[in-house]
Amino acid sequence: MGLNQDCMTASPLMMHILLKTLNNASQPLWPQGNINFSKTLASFTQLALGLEKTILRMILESFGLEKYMDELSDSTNNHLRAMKYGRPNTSEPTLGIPPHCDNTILTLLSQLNEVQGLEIQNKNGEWMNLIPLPNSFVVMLGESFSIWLNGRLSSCYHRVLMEGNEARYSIGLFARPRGGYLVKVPKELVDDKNPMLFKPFDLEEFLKTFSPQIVQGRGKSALKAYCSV
Ligand SMILES: O=C(O)CCC(=O)C(=O)O
Ligand SMILES: [Fe+2]
Repeated sequence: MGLNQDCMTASPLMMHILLKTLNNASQPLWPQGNINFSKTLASFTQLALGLEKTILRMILESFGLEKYMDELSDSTNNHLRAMKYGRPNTSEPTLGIPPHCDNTILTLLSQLNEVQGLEIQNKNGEWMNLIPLPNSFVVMLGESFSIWLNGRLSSCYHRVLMEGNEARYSIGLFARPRGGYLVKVPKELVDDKNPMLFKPFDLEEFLKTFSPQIVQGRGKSALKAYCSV
């Protein structure tokens, strides 16, 4: 399955409207007013949801597991968040978000302005600055999906590091398994050579047990530590 151009890119006008409104937001963004912003955000969300589904399907197909597509996407909650990282008051680099793996199935990120900051750790432990293409999404595999895949793909360890004194804006679409759904490694990914690495888990139960502070403090793999066999 291929990705077409419409699916891959959010239009420059769309990004411009989102950025302009977020940048000037001195009043509540909705429900009243800002119709243009609300409509643009709704279109942006539809675009991102479509892309997320396409990528989920592509990953499942690459493992011959497309029969799980409906189950997985029907048991996912999507949550859109707009983020502003303030201007650091120092010439030293400042952490905007500490290193973590998202507990999602997939995360789609779109940086709205030119201010870089997203960094990804590679297998050698080096932090790599990510410079996104304009009007495009960064797609990251989350811990819930890495666990569902019995560790076949790794989740993306990342952070936001701010330099310079300009604010950074980004929007994220976070697809998480919904509460009550048991994330369970499919039997096709388990055999003599590949034992099951993780017990089934309910993300909501995990989040009740571990406060965000504890999760942050547990380094790369709080969720994996929670459900590893
Ligand atoms: O703003 C970004 O680019 C990254 C945000 C992020 O990692 C998160 O909210 O989990
Ligand atoms: Fe993240």
